[in-house]
Amino acid sequence: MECLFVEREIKRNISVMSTVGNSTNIFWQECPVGKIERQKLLNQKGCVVWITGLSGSGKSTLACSVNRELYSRGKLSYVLDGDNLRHGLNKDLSFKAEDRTENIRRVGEVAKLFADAGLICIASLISPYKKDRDACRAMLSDPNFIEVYMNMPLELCEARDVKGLYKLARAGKIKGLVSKYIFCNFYEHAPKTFSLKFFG
Ligand SMILES: Nc1ncnc2c1ncn2[C@@H]1O[C@H](COP(=O)(O)OS(=O)(=O)O)[C@@H](OP(=O)(O)O)[C@H]1O
Ligand SMILES: Nc1ncnc2c1ncn2[C@@H]1O[C@H](COP(=O)(O)OP(=O)(O)O)[C@@H](O)[C@H]1O
Repeated sequence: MECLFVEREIKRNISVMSTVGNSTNIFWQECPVGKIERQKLLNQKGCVVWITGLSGSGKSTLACSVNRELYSRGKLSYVLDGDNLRHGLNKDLSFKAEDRTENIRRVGEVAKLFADAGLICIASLISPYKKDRDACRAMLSDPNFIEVYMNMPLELCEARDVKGLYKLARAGKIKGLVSKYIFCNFYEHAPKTFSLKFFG
């Protein structure tokens, strides 16, 4: 009896068949407990806070502060930090433009799942390219994607140089950290695009 019920539920939920990417015969599975039910359970709304900015601009610090503050208010959040994700999920990626794009795409997908789970997901990545951040925004509905730009001058980030990365970049030992293209992407779009600008 129980098996019949499960079988019927499965048939009812396998409603949409599609061809996605390189895979065929992919079905979207619906579950009876959805985002609305999870949000009710947690008494909060799932969303993504996306923090972008130069290395050393204070992204991780802000992400952790918001995380702690939300925790103290009884709200469940989770930080997806670029550095940490490159130890696992994204350890196969470099810092060339295509790999950064793939990095952001993957984190966008993960963030979307966290938001769907009902959590406040705080993503903290350099994410220098507007087109990549826009692609993440497009994965969620607009009010659920809050973009925060750490509006810090390069000189200040470089003076901090906690990890010694700017020193390595200036010595030509690492590439892409202080590229002109990255700054153009930030500064061209900074005034009009971001939900919030942070002057740390
Ligand atoms: N070009 C280059 N070479 C070597 N190391 C670098 C480079 N760019 C970034 N980093 C370090 O990687 C951390 C995570 O970067 P992200 O994944 O956020 O970068 S990106 O969004 O893909 O552009 C990043 O973390 P933060 O310093 O916290 O920003 C740096 O520690
Ligand atoms: N608002 C702030 N004022 C002063 N120092 C800060 C501020 N935010 C971060 N820092 C310091 O700047 C350094 C880099 O911060 P971090 O959060 O690691 O930057 P990012 O994640 O962008 O690389 C750290 O030493 C941190 O303590």
